[in-house]
Amino acid sequence: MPGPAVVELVGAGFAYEDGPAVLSGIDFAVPEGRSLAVLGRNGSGKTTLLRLLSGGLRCRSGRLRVAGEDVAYDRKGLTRLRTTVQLVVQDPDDQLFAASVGQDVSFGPMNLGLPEGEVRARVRAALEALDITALEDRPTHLLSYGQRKRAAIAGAVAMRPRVLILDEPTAGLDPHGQERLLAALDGLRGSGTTVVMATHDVDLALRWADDAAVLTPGGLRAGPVEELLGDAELLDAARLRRPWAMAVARLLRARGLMGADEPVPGTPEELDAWGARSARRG
Ligand SMILES: Nc1ncnc2c1ncn2[C@@H]1O[C@H](COP(=O)(O)OP(=O)(O)OP(=O)(O)O)[C@@H](O)[C@H]1O
Repeated sequence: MPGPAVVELVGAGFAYEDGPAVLSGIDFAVPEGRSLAVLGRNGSGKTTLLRLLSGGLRCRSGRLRVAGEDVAYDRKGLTRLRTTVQLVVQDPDDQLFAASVGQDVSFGPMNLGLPEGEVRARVRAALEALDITALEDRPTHLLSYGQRKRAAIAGAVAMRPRVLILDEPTAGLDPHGQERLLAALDGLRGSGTTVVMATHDVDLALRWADDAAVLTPGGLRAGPVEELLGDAELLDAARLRRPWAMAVARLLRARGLMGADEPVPGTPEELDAWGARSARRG
């Protein structure tokens, strides 16, 4: 069962300048300790939603709440929000600006006025979490794209947020880079961080997330990832395709080869394990 919401939009609406409404009447709660995939086609409002959740954009209507309290968009309120929620934007070059990785990752904690020893400890832990300790002294402009992505995430992790929000973190990564990043995110989740990821990759969402939030032209629906990604009507409305694993499971179930209550294998390894189990059952 999902826990209480750490951060929550209540009846939230937003439009850019004089443009049309991008989001309206959105109720969206991020439960503590879960992994959540925000899904929607290009232009559906994923980035806008993440910016509203992290306070970078302000709701035109409705409210943003953190731990049950309305967020005040003044200096104190925004500082409190930043220590609870951290957003990593899609393009790492919009986030990295210091000369070296270590300097960049230390920027946030230093800005909080933390003692030097605490800043150093946080930087070390964040670099370890993202498996980039060896890059600490490397100039940021000499990093590969995948390394820049992980350095940008380390900067957010060093703020020790309760909720880490990532906009398309796997975009542009090769399969190995993607696996390394997902392993790092699993580690953060294991240590209690709530992780929210925007993606249009339904296969990734199914294997990685506990919960999903799907943006459709009519609004947003949130719930357990298997339930939402198994809902053909919702996927059609969102113009998303069914995950491959769901399609395979549906076929196997229709042929009586997989029980209705067996979890859908989300990775090749899980499929192999299911195959071995069902072979043993005969
Ligand atoms: N700064 C901006 N000014 C005006 N309109 C914007 C701005 N940023 C986004 N939009 C518009 O808001 C809508 C939602 O955009 P948003 O970036 O939130 O979608 P998205 O789901 O993240 O898209 P993608 O998957 O392509 O990254 C789009 O119609 C987009 O053109």
